[in-house]
Amino acid sequence: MKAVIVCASVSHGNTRRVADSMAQVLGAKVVSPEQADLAELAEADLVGFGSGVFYQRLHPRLTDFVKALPTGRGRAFVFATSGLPELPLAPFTRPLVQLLERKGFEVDGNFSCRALDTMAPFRLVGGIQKQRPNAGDLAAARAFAARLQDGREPTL
Ligand SMILES: Cc1cc2nc3c(=O)[nH]c(=O)nc-3n(C[C@H](O)[C@H](O)[C@H](O)COP(=O)(O)O)c2cc1C
Repeated sequence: MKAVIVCASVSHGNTRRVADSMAQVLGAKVVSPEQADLAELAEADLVGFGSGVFYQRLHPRLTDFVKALPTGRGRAFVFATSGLPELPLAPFTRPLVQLLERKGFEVDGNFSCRALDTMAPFRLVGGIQKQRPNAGDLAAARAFAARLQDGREPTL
């Protein structure tokens, strides 16, 4: 299976660590939105899209990239890291999932975990979620990727 992961990780590299863990399992290449090759994405069996959460949204470098994608088809997943937990009924990943579906992707799962957050005022105390993503988060990311590889329905 050919997989590509498009990841915008601008703050602490938190989301990149999650992407790299998933990539180990999927044998995927991890690229930034600016590095992504549209032909390579079109040929891939599975494309992942992930970033940190900023002011309740995924990073605009990622969402603007997806908005500019041509309509097509393919299998995708979305992932995020954030300082604060998301509401179960309003996951941070949902708007991007919906956008990808409007673009013709079949979105097979979404993943999120907590990660170091130094947004003000948390910066004053060195941030929150200081040790995350931790080994358990990265193991969960690998397990999520393994389920995607198996074709089961992963949502974490
Ligand atoms: C300016 C700023 C705004 C942020 N906004 C949010 C937010 O609205 N909700 C949240 O849970 N985390 C928020 N965070 C924390 C980031 O989502 C978290 O640090 C994330 O792991 C960053 O990912 P990255 O290191 O891959 O860029 C914010 C962080 C910064 C610096």
